[in-house]
Amino acid sequence: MAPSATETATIPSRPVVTLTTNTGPYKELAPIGYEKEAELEGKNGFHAAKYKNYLPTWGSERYPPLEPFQHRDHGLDADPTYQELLAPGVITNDLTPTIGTEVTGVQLSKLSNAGKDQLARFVAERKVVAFRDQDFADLPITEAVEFGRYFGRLHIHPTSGAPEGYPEVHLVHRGAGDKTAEAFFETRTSSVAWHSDVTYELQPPGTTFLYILDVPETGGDTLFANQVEAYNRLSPGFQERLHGLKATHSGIEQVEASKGKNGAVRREPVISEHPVVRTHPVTGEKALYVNPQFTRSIVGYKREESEVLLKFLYDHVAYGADFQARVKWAPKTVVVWDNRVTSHSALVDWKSGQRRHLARITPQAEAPYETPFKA
Ligand SMILES: O=C(O)CCC(=O)C(=O)O
Ligand SMILES: [Fe+2]
Repeated sequence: MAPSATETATIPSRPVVTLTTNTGPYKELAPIGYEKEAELEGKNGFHAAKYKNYLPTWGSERYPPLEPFQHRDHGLDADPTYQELLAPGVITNDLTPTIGTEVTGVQLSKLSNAGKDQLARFVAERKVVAFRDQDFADLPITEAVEFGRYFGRLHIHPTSGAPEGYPEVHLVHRGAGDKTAEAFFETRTSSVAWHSDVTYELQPPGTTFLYILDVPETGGDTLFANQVEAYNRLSPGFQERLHGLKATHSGIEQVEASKGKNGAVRREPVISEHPVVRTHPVTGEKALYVNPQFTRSIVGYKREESEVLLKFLYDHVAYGADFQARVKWAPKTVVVWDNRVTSHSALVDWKSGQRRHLARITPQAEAPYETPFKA
């Protein structure tokens, strides 16, 4: 599994600020916490977190099972000409034909509700959108959380770190000087770990927000794959074979990995069954909905049948560089993706020891469903 503090099943779930160098000031940070960061600023090239309010904590709160809720996607109410989101002066730059757009000139935090509806729809169409020059990270965390809540009930992650008092914010943090990637690459060839987020939930996320707090000078990009295009590339016969199939998605391994590291377990893990192909409620597009992090088996198939089919689908997405986009982070970037129709992977490719720190706000959406098959 990837060595990053993402939500993959076996990632370290304790603060990676427990730095592993044996000399220098980094060691002093482990495992006391973050209060020494300011003191160490500038020593041995150490840079304290730019957004200390977003450093990860692992409280001991426990939450009951998630209850089903009604989700009506705001993209359904959107003006399809994007009068507010893409007002005159806003610049868009498509990263690839089918997935990914970079946008400058609109301030997400200032959008009216109508603008937010347009955002939901635009992201569903473009699959992932990088908004530059945003003030999101500088807002009080409460305001960022309230912004996200418009799009759906906010997911509280079962295991990941969160800013103190904001369990709805999922943090990705690789501390300055962190060396755990070196150990990872002793036994693994690549950090790529394709997944859609928390697909084991009965109602997994839809419009999802990830924003950068500290970023290495080069590296630590995020890969995205268009799962609609991945579906469309399949032959009608194969698409028809997938129609009606369901797969199990498990949150158990993620929780077990967290327990193994003395990490947080906020909620008992669940296993859900979802259609292998899901329909997007706004665009009507069909997307492949399996991923190697959380999908376990095809319901009703024998083990070998299930494994061979899932391996084909995972490889198909992973090899599909012609329906993938790579997002480069820059300070003040907010990336928004539609988790129903994309998968993504963090990349751990930088060797500079620079901190990488991001926050995710994760509105849940409808339970996945599939509409009738049409050749
Ligand atoms: O760190 C990244 O680039 C992505 C992490 C991730 O998978 C997530 O936040 O859902
Ligand atoms: Fe993720």
